[in-house]
Amino acid sequence: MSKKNVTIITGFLGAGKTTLLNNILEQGGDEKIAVVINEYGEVGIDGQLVVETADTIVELNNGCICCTVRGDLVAAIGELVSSGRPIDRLIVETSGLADPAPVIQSFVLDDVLKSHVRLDAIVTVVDARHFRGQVAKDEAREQVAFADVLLINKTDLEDAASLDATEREIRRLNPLAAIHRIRDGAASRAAVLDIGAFDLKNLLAIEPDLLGDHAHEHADDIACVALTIAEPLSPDLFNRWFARFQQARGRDLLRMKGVLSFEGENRRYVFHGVHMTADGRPGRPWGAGEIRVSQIVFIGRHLDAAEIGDGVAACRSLPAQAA
Ligand SMILES: Nc1nc2c(ncn2[C@@H]2O[C@H](COP(=O)(O)OP(=O)(O)OP(=O)(O)O)[C@@H](O)[C@H]2O)c(=O)[nH]1
Repeated sequence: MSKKNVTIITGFLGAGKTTLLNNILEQGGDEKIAVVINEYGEVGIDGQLVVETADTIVELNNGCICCTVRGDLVAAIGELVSSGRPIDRLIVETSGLADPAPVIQSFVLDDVLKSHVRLDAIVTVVDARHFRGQVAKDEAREQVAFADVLLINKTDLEDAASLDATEREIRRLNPLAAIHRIRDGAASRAAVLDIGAFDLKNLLAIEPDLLGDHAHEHADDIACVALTIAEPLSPDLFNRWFARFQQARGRDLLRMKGVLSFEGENRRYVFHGVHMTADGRPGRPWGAGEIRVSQIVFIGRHLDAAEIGDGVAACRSLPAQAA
């Protein structure tokens, strides 16, 4: 049985991993691609945002694949490849806070994974706007250091001098990887798939301890607040609350994302934010009989779960307000 190629997409919170993944899936033609998505918060948002061309989507939430759900990653891939399902390749999207080393380690050390899949490349998405502010974080540096391919995304948000400075910074951390500048995750398949770039020898030169015992500690000042709200939200109330909240807390907010059920709206509303940048747009329609709930995740420092919970709860479109 031939081994399936696995591509790991990593990159810091909000860099554009899911946007890249969707681009690759849309260029996929008839290929059967299985996707494993890991998110930090216990509410999975990305699974709803991945285009429907993925053959199989496995979501690993409630922890990071580099530590708490690492066993789940091995089990999920083992199950995918032994299920008899026709799968041509696998793509793993890590959480934005993942340390790539333990994830790579699973592919190198686990017997089942080793016999069924071949790690093709680590593709790291870099946020052109925020990377130089993120580089103090161990995870952001390691994601760049371990990359075989580095994609500087969001090039529309920065000028040439700033992009050059970011490129110099990532080149310092990783002298070998191919670097491409992209916008909206639009990398060609040839730049990221089947490049046979994964080279354990190079990685061992960067991190000799790669195959050693790894217990990854996430910076403990970063926390996640995940909310699920059953009642529809008022778009006006939510937008006003969110603008105030972001204004007040933007510096501490690393990432927000949500799939919202707005009053009177037949489509999901998808919103994203990284620090002070945010955008939102209508997404897929709700299916007939589908339970409409809003799910929102906030990741940042010093987050007050009660403040956020109360703030969002006050945006519910309750019957008295809906009139
Ligand atoms: N301006 C601009 N925005 C972008 C670009 N690429 C992605 N975005 C936006 O950035 C936000 C985050 O993109 P995602 O693809 O969800 O990022 P991610 O890395 O998967 O996020 P996490 O999984 O939460 O870490 C979304 O609002 C995207 O629409 C780009 O090239 N330019």
